[in-house]
Formats: sequence, C-alpha cells, structure tokens
Amino acid sequence: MSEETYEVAAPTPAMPQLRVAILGTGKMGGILLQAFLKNNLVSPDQIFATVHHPERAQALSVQYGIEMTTDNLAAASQADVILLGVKPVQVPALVEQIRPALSPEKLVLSIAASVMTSSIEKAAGHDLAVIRAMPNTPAMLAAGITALCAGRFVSEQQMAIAQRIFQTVGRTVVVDEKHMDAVTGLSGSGPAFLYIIIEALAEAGVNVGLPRDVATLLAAQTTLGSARMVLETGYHPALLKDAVTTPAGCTVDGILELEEGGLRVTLIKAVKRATQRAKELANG
Ligand SMILES: NC(=O)C1=CN([C@@H]2O[C@H](COP(=O)(O)OP(=O)(O)OC[C@H]3O[C@@H](n4cnc5c(N)ncnc54)[C@H](OP(=O)(O)O)[C@@H]3O)[C@@H](O)[C@H]2O)C=CC1
Ligand SMILES: O=C(O)[C@@H]1CCC=N1
Repeated sequence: MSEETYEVAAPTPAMPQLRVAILGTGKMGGILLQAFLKNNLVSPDQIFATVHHPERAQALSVQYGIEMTTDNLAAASQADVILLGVKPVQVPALVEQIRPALSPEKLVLSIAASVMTSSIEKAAGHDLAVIRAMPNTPAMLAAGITALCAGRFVSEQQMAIAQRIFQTVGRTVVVDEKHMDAVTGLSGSGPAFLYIIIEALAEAGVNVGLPRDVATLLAAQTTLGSARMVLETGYHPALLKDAVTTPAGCTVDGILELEEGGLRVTLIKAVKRATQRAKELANG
C-alpha cells in the first residue's frame, strides 16, 4: 500500500443530493464536520449542525460558514443523513426529540459508544436505518479508522454511503455489532493509550540525555513508522520485532525490562477495562 493511500483518504466526489445533520458537534462531531466540508462530501448549505450551548453554535456557525443551531429537530428535518454526536447517555433524549423527523427513508449514523442500534430503532418506533460507527481522533488527519455495524433495517447501499462518509476521515471496517464495545476499547480509546506510550518514550529519551523536541520526534516517528511496517508489510508484529533484536544486542535488554514491567499485560488489561466500561456508557 502506498504512503498516499494510507495517510490520506481517497478524494470523495461531492454528493450534491446528500444533506447531513450533525447533532452534537463536539470533539468528534467537529472533526467529522471539518472533514465533510474539506472533502466536499457536502457543501456548506447542505450541512446542519447542532450543539447544546447557543453561544458555541453562533461561534461555530461563523467559523465554518454553515447553519449551526441548538435546534436538533429543525436540523434533522432538513437532512437525509442524521449523525448522532452527543454523549451516549444523551442519545435516548435526542432521538425522542427528533422522532418527528425520523422517516423510514432517512439514515441515522450514531458515533455514540455503547448505544445499541436496536435501542435507537426502538426509540424511533418504526423500521429506521441505523448504522453505529466508532471513529477515532486521528480522523483529524484522515488517518483514523472507523468500525461500522448495521442495524436491522440497513440496506447495502446505505452501508456503502456510510463507508463513503467515514472514508473522509481514514479507513473503515465493517464488523458485527457484538464487537463494537471491543472496537471502542481498542481503536476508539487506543489513541490515548498510544499517546501515553509516546510521551513515556520521549520522557525516556530526555532521561538518557536527548533534547525534549528531538526525543518527542524520535518517539512519534518511530511509532508511526512501526505501525506502517505492520500495515504495509503484512508481517506479524513479532517477526518485525525479531528483525530489530540483534542477538546479545541492546534491544533484547530493553525487551527484558518491558516484560518484567508487564507492559504487554498492562496494555491487554487497559483494552479489557475500556471495553468493559464501553458496555456501560449507555447507562451513564
Ligand atoms: N472523543 C473521541 O475520541 C470519540 C468519541 N466518540 C463518541 O462521540 C460522542 C461525543 O464525544 P466527544 O465529541 O468526545 O464529546 P464532546 O463533549 O466534545 O461533544 C459532545 C457535544 O454534544 C453537544 N450536545 C450536548 N447536548 C446536546 C443536545 N441536547 N443537542 C445537541 N448537542 C448537544 C455538546 O454541545 P456544547 O459544545 O454546546 O457543549 C458537544 O458539542 C460520544 O458519544 C462518544 O462516545 C466516538 C469515538 C471517539
Ligand atoms: O472515552 C470515551 O468514552 C470515548 C469513546 C471512545 C473514545 N472516547
């Protein structure tokens, strides 16, 4: 896979017939909004976004040149695709609020962790097409990955539209809904875990005498390059690790410290805990 196809999503042609509402334009909703505009997925007059605070709506409206309000029902009524970007516990009240706008031909995309497609379908009260998506923050650089799963009333064409929408922020993968909490614990939360690892590697570099900016660059580029090696060579990570580990060299001494410190087990436990918590978020 070339550098270009990995780091930058394929250019998405404008879809003039598609009108999108983003209900809850916070950190993740905002990243998606910017990507949709930047990729000409929708034009500014085809996107309707909401937030909770009126002053934020006003500021974002000016910043992006789009219709931005606190009126979820009005936004949803004008859109073909309705993206739910509020916190998981807020989803039921939001769906209740926009119910009059949820006709069967609309497509609902929910990025809320934990919230089942069936609970949104049930709240809508009829056969509503609901796709659950779990993006991650590298979406900001079109280097994210979004896992998608279909509710009961989703057509292949609607899933293709959802994939096209999320390809503006990186790669997509379709999974069964039973895997969505695990996805949340791994790739949804994962950037935070990896930032801690990068931060720690940089701190280590400072500890062994490197200037902080050089240490941070070395740590981050090494992480990026190593991830690309896994993705682009297709080799098992263990094999790639072995190629770095010269017999009786220094790397194996470092690995011994990692194993003694339990890094492997700690990361497994972190993803397990995040997955467990992801199962609970819909209930607050
Ligand atoms: N952050 C991440 O890495 C990821 C988050 N997610 C999911 O995305 C969702 C949002 O998370 P995140 O962006 O981090 O959270 P934020 O708190 O940044 O965003 C929540 C947004 O919802 C808005 N909001 C709250 N109540 C309403 C309402 N009644 N009507 C309209 N908008 C409302 C807030 O408005 P205001 O700005 O005015 O307060 C805010 O903009 C969550 O469900 C989370 O599970 C999924 C993948 C990754
Ligand atoms: O921490 C959270 O709950 C959200 C979901 C995945 C990433 N952030």
